[in-house]
Amino acid sequence: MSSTLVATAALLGLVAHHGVFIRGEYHLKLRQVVAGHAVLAVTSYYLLCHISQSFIEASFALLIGSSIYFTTLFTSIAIYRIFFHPLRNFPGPKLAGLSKFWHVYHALDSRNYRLQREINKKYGSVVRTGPNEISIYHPQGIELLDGPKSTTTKDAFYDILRPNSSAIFTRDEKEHTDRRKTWTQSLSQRSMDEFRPRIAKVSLALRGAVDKFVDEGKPVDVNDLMAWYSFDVMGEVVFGQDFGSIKNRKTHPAFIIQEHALGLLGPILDTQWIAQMGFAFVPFIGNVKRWMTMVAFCKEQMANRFRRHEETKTPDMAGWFINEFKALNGNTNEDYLSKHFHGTTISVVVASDTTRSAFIAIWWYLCQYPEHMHKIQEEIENVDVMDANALALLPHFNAVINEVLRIMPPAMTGNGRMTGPNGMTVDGQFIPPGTKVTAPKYVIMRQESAFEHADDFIPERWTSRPELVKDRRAFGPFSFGHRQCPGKVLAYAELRLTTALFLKKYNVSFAEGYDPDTMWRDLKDQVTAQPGKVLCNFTPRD
Ligand code: HEM
Repeated sequence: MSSTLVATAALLGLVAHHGVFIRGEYHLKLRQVVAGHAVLAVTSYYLLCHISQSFIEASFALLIGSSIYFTTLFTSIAIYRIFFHPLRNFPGPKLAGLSKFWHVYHALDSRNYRLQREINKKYGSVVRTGPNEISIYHPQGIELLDGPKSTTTKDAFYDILRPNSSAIFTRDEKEHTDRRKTWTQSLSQRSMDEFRPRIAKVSLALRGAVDKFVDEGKPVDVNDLMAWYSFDVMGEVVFGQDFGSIKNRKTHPAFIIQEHALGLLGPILDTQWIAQMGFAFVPFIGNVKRWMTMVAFCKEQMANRFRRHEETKTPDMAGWFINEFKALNGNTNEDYLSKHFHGTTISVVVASDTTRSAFIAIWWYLCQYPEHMHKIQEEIENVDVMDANALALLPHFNAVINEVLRIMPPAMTGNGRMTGPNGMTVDGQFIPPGTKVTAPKYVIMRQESAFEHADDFIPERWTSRPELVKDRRAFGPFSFGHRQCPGKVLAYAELRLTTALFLKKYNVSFAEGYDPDTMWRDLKDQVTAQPGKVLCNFTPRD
């Protein structure tokens, strides 16, 4: 019996690898995979009971058989990945090619941006960072993945909202193109004309909150301040609703939950199946639970907005999606509602965090290099800061914002893609079809081959010193092409208006005793950048 058992178990292990797991994706079928193995175990045990002398012998045989099955399965996978995989000849950490656990382990501290940079320095511009994953650190990388000529599709990460989805989280390119129209309209120039005065109202309220800190003689925790702002702007623009963070001078509980929920993704941003394991099997613990709570909060907001749709007069983004939904006569089933509307809300709520991270970095750089603050103050001296067009034309101001977005992009890594049927060539190297590819923005935007003194903050590279930009294609904080951030105009409007409004009235400096390294030391990469604490003093200008 023993040799038959060993041979059968080993054969099953090989069949599972070569017949099943090597083909396609399984991150959304984890329950089925576990159930399939459970059925296999029960059936085997039943058969073993028939041919064994006792239950103990059958149980022992099952244990041995399972061990052989899993050992064969994993050995077969390992041998394939090391010796036969189409990516086997790419440079990269050997263990990364063997298992994605290598990456997860090294990104446990949510510093994937730092890890990616080290990998780039050690292995070059096209590196194998996972069994079926190539990371591209070439200046052309972001454009290759998302630019007009790209034939890539989105990778497994975009299944994160399943069973919910949205126009932007769908991996179906046609659906993405069709459904992105509503997004573009909801953030169009006309919509922006509606939103701007309302954003200004939030910005003014924020400055009022800072006035109070100044009156009380207290330093300002910029991370909290910008959390209030970005969440309230998101409420205003998306749901036409005041979430009251600024009014209450208190971070909204949903924002805090969101921060923790995103913390879940720091180490596993590029390893979707681990997140899906959490959702499938332990939705009640820690950050997995918080993720579920965040999703529930977003759904609730959308449902509330849906109920008050008829009496809502002020336009907001949700209104566009509800109108789209209502125009779908006959196609308004639960599944559709969930797919396109709940997922949409979640995307926007998360998107609001990007602006927050950009703001925190802007304040940090203005404190660190006050000469740029003074230069901006000179530029805005005779400008109406409520005039968005005028602000958009100020050269040094916009150069500072762009330099911040380059050196600390709010979307630092992630945004993975799959190569199309013809693969892709980068830096003379062919990447085969069906390969996961990433182009980490943090690393690409710090390439010396694209930006001279890439690690230095030099806003003049965007104005009077263009020779410091050697390859403009590397600047893609909002990505490119049909996947470019549709919130770009809104984000710039917020960044310009609020920064200008504050610098008109205040000088900003680091609070006494604050260690400026804190922001960088504690910076985390969790879908969006999460900078460490920044404490500032706002001092009224003479
Ligand atoms: C400084 C602020 C921001 C930065 C740097 C930024 C950056 C990005 C990047 C890099 C992407 C591509 C992500 C991917 O491929 O998965 C993206 C997509 C997106 N962003 Fe932003 N974003 C910002 C603000 C916003 C805001 C304020 C909104 C909305 C209110 C927004 C809405 C979106 C949406 C809907 C997408 C998905 C586009 C698509 O897949 O078609 N973003 N953003």
